[in-house]
Amino acid sequence: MKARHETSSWSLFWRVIGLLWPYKRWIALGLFCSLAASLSGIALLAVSGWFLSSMALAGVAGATMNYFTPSAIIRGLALVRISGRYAERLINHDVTLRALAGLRLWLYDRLWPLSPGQTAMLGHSQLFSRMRADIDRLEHVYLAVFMPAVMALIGFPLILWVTAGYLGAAAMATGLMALLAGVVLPLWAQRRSRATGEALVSAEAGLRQQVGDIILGAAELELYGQSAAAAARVEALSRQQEDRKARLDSVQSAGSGLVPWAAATATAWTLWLGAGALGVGHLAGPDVAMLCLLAMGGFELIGPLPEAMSQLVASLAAARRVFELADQSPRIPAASGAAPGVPARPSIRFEHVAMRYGDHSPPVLTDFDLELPAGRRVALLGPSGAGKSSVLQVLLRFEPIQQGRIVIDGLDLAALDPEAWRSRVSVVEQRTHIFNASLRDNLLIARPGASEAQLQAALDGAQLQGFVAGLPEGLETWLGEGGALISGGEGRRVAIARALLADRPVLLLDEPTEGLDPATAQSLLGALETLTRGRTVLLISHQLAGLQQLVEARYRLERGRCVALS
Ligand SMILES: Nc1ncnc2c1ncn2[C@@H]1O[C@H](COP(=O)(O)OP(=O)(O)OP(=O)(O)O)[C@@H](O)[C@H]1O
Repeated sequence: MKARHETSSWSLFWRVIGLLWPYKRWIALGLFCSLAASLSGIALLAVSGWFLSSMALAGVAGATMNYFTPSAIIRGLALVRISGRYAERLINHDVTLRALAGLRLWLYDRLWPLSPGQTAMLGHSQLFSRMRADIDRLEHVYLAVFMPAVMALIGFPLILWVTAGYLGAAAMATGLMALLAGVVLPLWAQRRSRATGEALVSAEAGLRQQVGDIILGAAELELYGQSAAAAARVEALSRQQEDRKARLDSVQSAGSGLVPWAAATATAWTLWLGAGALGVGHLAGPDVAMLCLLAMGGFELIGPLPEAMSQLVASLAAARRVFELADQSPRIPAASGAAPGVPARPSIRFEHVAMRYGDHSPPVLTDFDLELPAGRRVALLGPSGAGKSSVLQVLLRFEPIQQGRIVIDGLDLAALDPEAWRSRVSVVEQRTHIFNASLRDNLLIARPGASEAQLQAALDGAQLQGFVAGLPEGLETWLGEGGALISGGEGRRVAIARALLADRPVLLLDEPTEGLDPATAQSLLGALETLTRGRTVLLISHQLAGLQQLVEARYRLERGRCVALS
């Protein structure tokens, strides 16, 4: 079980790295600059140590030495270190920002083909949290894990190689301490922090979801006197999060705190071994100083590894959540190959359609037959939960059917491209989304290039002219989040105006007057009459009350079947 978890963590890690592959050239350049900056810094320390002790010894002995070459090397190394660090910051941050933007687009591309039902199962704040916070966390896989690990893997063996050229035992001692600080300690830190890191990421998402939900339902909570209880729940969750973070920090600091100790031990060990080699004339004094500083400086490459390991845990937990979302397969696959064109004025026929939402859910439609001739207006009635909205879902190809077929002018709907089909259909629902934008922008989503005359005609048809005339800024008036600044009836008219603008041959009306008072519902009839004229219309509702004149045929949905009403 443990081994499987390990394997899946590695495959997650490589999958994230794989997503960064398009930026490989920049990553290689960033890596080169980082290595150049770090190695020149370490070399600067070692050469300076060698130079200073050589100068001191030469001074004591009254000898002369060539100090031009070492000081030129020191100046060169300092220059490489400064410019390398600058270039490294610039490149790595640029790559990270580009990669994060690319990852968001990649995830969006995968979410796009999912049906609204699939994404609704997750909830908006979950989706938002995965899109934003989890993707942000993936930056650590590159900056805090991949980079330090590769730098240590390339840079440290180089240091050991140079050390071994002078004194093999010192290279062994330094390597041993690096193994302890760079591998054993990080693995220990990873083991200690895995459960906490994973819990932290999923609890953070849960907290965001709770807060989002509470903000949306603030009015209800206040009404039922539950605001204080909700705030207390959030506070308890935040405190839990703080505890987890503190636990993670203590493991991290235990891991990182031991790196200086390992560096000091490696330096002291090298000094002791070097002193022995000096005693037998195997090494010169300045070489011993250089090797000690080389050992000490080399741990600059080992230092970030314990932190990298604990970052890896949280980052992989975030990656798991992102891939879980990205790997969902659409319930309705896109059309393969060349799909036949969608007829301009289609008729629709449901033939023995059976549908359920999941293998273990009860059937919603069983042997459902319904004929919608082109240009005819039909009502489908039924009590709440009968499956009326599900008929629209399968007709829009947001949900698959398990048996039967839906025929569009002789063509099986399953063979048509879902997007091409949807571009022929308008939907007016009781809960049409009004964007937090101006009235004009809210209308233009139905036809982005609409002319002023087309907009005015749609407003006329939806009987919105009087309302717009009374608005302080006319079409430019802001409608607020979810249409907070307009009434339910006005929102419904905006939906009708959108459908008029889109001017599509098929129209689906989902309880267009539900929730409105009888006078407002009655006043919408004229607009609906204009909208439905000449189109193939399916109206679903609990009851027709007041809408009889809109339709030419009526059916009832009973136990998943369609029954004609006289
Ligand atoms: N996304 C979904 N996943 C699982 N079950 C669902 C889903 N949507 C609807 N259902 C179930 O399918 C059945 C039919 O629901 P549907 O919304 O189609 O009924 P309806 O007649 O439109 O009801 P209402 O008039 O109240 O909107 C219900 O039992 C409902 O719980």
